[in-house]
Amino acid sequence: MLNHVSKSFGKGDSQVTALRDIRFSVEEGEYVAIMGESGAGKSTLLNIIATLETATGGQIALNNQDLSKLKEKEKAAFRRQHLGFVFQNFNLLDTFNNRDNIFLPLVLNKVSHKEMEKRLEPLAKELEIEQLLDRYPYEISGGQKQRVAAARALITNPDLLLADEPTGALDSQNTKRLLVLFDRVNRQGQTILMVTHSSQAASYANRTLFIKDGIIYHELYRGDMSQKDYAKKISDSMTVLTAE
Ligand SMILES: Nc1ncnc2c1ncn2[C@@H]1O[C@H](COP(=O)(O)OP(=O)(O)OP(=O)(O)O)[C@@H](O)[C@H]1O
Repeated sequence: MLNHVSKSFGKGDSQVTALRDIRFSVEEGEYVAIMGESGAGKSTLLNIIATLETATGGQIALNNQDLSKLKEKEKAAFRRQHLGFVFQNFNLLDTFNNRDNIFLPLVLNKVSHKEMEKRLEPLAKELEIEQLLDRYPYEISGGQKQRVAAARALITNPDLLLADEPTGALDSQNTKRLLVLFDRVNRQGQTILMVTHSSQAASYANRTLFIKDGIIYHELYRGDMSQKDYAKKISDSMTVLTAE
């Protein structure tokens, strides 16, 4: 839940206001996409929810916990325990094999090795990465890397999966595959908030928020629209948004 959230960078004449008076809630089990032109404030918004940046004003709460009140150390623990991240550039560590990359958040949460293996098995099957676990990130393709990154994000059973342009570096086939995967985990109850430039990606979500100049300018629910119609509506809204 975000209430009147604002964010400025810098001071005086060089001050940039990235977000102003942002208000919205994501319900448990929802899949929400955030769209907007470059510089609109999408990544800033995601980073604030991720506790990686601090808002200049307003309140942000996850599960009724006020994130702005957390100290630095508590923020790191909060991220590990409640959030999963998928980034455009995968952010896998080349010095660890894929299995250990996926286990990393659990190691930090001091989960037993047996429990890690138990959680990995169904996830690796679902993501079709079973054959890749002993390889290193530099030995696999971009699409495979993103599926490993998704496993790393999901293995902690996060309350919220945050994805920043997760398909930005993928070809159309791997994009589709990742979106189908996100759709499936959402149907299984995973809450997702995804920043994207792609109407096709956003059309998988239940709701799309459009950001312009740091404010939520428009919102579209999918309802019972077909995915194709919804993608068209999102793309039309983006055209209007960029023209105004
Ligand atoms: N650390 C920072 N210091 C100063 N200004 C910043 C900083 N981070 C972002 N901004 C500014 O805040 C505004 C919003 O940036 P943000 O990265 O959130 O946009 P975005 O919508 O994610 O863009 P893109 O789609 O290009 O990634 C921009 O004007 C940007 O220049």
